[in-house]
Amino acid sequence: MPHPDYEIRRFRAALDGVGEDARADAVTRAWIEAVDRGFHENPPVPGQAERATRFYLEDDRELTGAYLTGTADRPDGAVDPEVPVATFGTMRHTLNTGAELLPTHQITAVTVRATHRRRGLLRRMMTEDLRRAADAGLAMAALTASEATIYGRFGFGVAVERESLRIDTRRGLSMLTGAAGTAGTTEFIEREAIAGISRRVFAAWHAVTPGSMDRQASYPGNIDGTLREADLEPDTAVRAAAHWDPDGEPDGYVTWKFAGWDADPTTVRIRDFVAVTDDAYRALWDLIGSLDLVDVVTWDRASVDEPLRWTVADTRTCAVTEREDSLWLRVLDPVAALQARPGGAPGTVRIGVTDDLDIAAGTFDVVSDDGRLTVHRVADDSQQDAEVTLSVAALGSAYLGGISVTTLARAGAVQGEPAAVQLLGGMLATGRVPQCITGF
Ligand SMILES: CC(=O)SCCNC(=O)CCNC(=O)[C@H](O)C(C)(C)COP(=O)(O)OP(=O)(O)OC[C@H]1O[C@@H](n2cnc3c(N)ncnc32)[C@H](O)[C@@H]1OP(=O)(O)O
Repeated sequence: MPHPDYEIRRFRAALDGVGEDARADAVTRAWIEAVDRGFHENPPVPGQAERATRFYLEDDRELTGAYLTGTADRPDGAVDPEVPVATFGTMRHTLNTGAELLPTHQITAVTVRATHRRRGLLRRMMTEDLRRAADAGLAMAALTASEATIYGRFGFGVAVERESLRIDTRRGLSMLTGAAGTAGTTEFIEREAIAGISRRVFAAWHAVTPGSMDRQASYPGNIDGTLREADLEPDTAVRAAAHWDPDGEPDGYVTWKFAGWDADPTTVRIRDFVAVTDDAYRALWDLIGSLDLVDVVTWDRASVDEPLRWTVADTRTCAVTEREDSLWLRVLDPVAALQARPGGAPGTVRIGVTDDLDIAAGTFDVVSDDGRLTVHRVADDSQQDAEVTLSVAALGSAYLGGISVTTLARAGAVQGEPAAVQLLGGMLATGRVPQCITGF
């Protein structure tokens, strides 16, 4: 059977009407329905599409849909052709590069209906979208992936990893450095106070944490349980505590949910843990370790360099149960992207960047001096005289300093004389492991 034709449409979410009575328009509603199908979610209950639409508008998301054309012979009862067979969403938030907050093109809500998969729809939407983002002057694209095998072919590399921790708190968490000595106040907070505190604390954390992506409008509601998938009722089981510095400014918070008395061992699952200061960090972990009647605490967005392990007297209480890719980066403009990040050791290296989509390819002179990089394009393709050659995906992996150039070279993802590879490695080293606690 020949493949049907598809029409790609791009649009903004929209509401019909104003105020409380406004309804998501039919096109937006159909797009949301397609995303829910793609991720095996229930169809939205009344009010949910409107809520999502308001968030999409706040984030200024662009929605892309692939629609069937020529659908006259649609079987009875088949899904309405106004529901797209593929979806793709984009928005723009900043990435902390370690030196700047870089406006970054985020890709999300990628779905292709099973009856239309492997016909090139993702490739078509992705290729067109990345070219448009580059043409719009964006230096970087980012995503978080459902599977690790999909996005490398489009030039994305894993730039930040995360760990899932299983922390044994049966005997509490005996803190080596002692939370008791930390300055400030720790107290439980009402669920209703979480959103306001989390906005302030996360903004401060984002400003100082390399690898962090700023959060979409719906985030506080996801953390505090207001945005439950099942219905419009808040999840009142979410609990939280915060830490305030000696001046009364909140500088950390943690939110969690008790897994229920049927769970064995009794478990608390952390939803969000954000601490801007080391005092807040240790005080909040001390509180988590003090929760009575709890055997195990889990958290799945820990850094791969999490200080907790070195905060507690018994490092074996913190078991890593999983290590996974967190943030994928796709360099669109190597000059602008590299100049927006810090420089490490001083040096000069000519690099050749290869790119199957021909967006970021070229040969570049990279100079690291006084903590910043200066980059000049010397050719539009990756030329022979480059001292180090790497794919745009490997450049994305090396970008935040989370995966070292020398490690990538050992893996075969970076080529060059060992001395040049070593030099570039030092120039891109940051001395701090990036962390991203934003899913999108
Ligand atoms: C950023 C996010 O939103 S992450 C969420 C991604 N979405 C999902 O996981 C939802 C379920 N999956 C899907 O909807 C689809 O299978 C998708 C979106 C992953 C793929 O869409 P398709 O239209 O089938 O992909 P398309 O036909 O364009 O394939 C493009 C290439 O990717 C490859 N590919 C597609 N899906 C996968 C996969 N799951 N694993 C490995 N390779 C894949 C194809 O083989 C093809 O390779 P090639 O062009 O190098 O030969």
